[in-house]
Amino acid sequence: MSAAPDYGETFAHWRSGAGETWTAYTDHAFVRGLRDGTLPRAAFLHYLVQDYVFLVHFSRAWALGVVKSETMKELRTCAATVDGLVKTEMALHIEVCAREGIREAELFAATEEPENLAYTRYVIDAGLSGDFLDLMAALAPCVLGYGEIGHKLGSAVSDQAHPYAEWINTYAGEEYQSVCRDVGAMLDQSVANRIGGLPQNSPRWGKLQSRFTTACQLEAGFWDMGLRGR
Ligand SMILES: Cc1ncc(C[n+]2csc(CCO)c2C)c(N)n1
Repeated sequence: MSAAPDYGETFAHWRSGAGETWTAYTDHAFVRGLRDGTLPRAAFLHYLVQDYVFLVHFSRAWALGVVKSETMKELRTCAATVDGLVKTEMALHIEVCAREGIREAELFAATEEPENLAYTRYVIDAGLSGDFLDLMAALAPCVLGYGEIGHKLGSAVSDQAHPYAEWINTYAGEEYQSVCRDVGAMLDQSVANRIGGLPQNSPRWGKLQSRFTTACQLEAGFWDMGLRGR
C-alpha cells in the first residue's frame, strides 16, 4: 500500500492527535465497501442524497471562511473551495442521482438525518463562535480525510468497471489531490500567522485539536448513517 499523502505539518499533527478516531473515519466499513465494491447501491445512494444536503451547508461554511479570512491566500482558497463545491462536487452528485432517477429538487428537499445535521451545524458554529483557525480545524477532516481516502482507494482500484470508480477517481485524481496540498499549505501558513512557529505550545492548540477530532468522529457517524440506508 502507498504511504499517506503529505498535506503539511499542521494536518500531520492533528491527524496523529486524533489517534483511533482518524482510523474510525478513514478506514470505516463504508470506505472498505467502496474500495472492494461490496457497498450496497442503496447505502451509496442514501449517502449521496444526504451528502448533497451536507454540501449545501459545507458551501455555507467555506463561505464563512471567506468572511473570516485575514489574508488574500485564505480568501482565495475559501472562495475557490466554494466554487469547486458548487460546480464540481455537487454537480457529480446531481449527475449520479439523475442516472438513478433522483431529481435535484428532491436532493435539495431531502430531510436531513441527525448525523448530517450534527456535523454541518457543528462546523458552522465552530466558525461563528471562533476565528478562521477554529473553523479550519473543524473543516480540515472533510477535505483532507477524503484526500487520504481517495489516494488510498485510487491505488487499490484500477478497473474502470468498478461500481464506485467515478466516486473514487474524483478524490484520487490529481486535481483533487492538488486542492488538498493547497489547503494543507494554507493551514500551515494560517497557523504560523496567528500562533507562531511552535503552535503546539500555544494555549489554543488543545481546542483546535479537539475541534479536529470531533469533526473526525462526526465523519465516522456520517458513514454509519450511510450504512443505515442499506
Ligand atoms: C460527509 C462528507 N465529508 C467530506 C466530503 C468531501 N468534501 C466536503 S467539502 C469538500 C471541500 C472541497 O471540495 C470536500 C472534499 C463529503 N463530500 N462528504
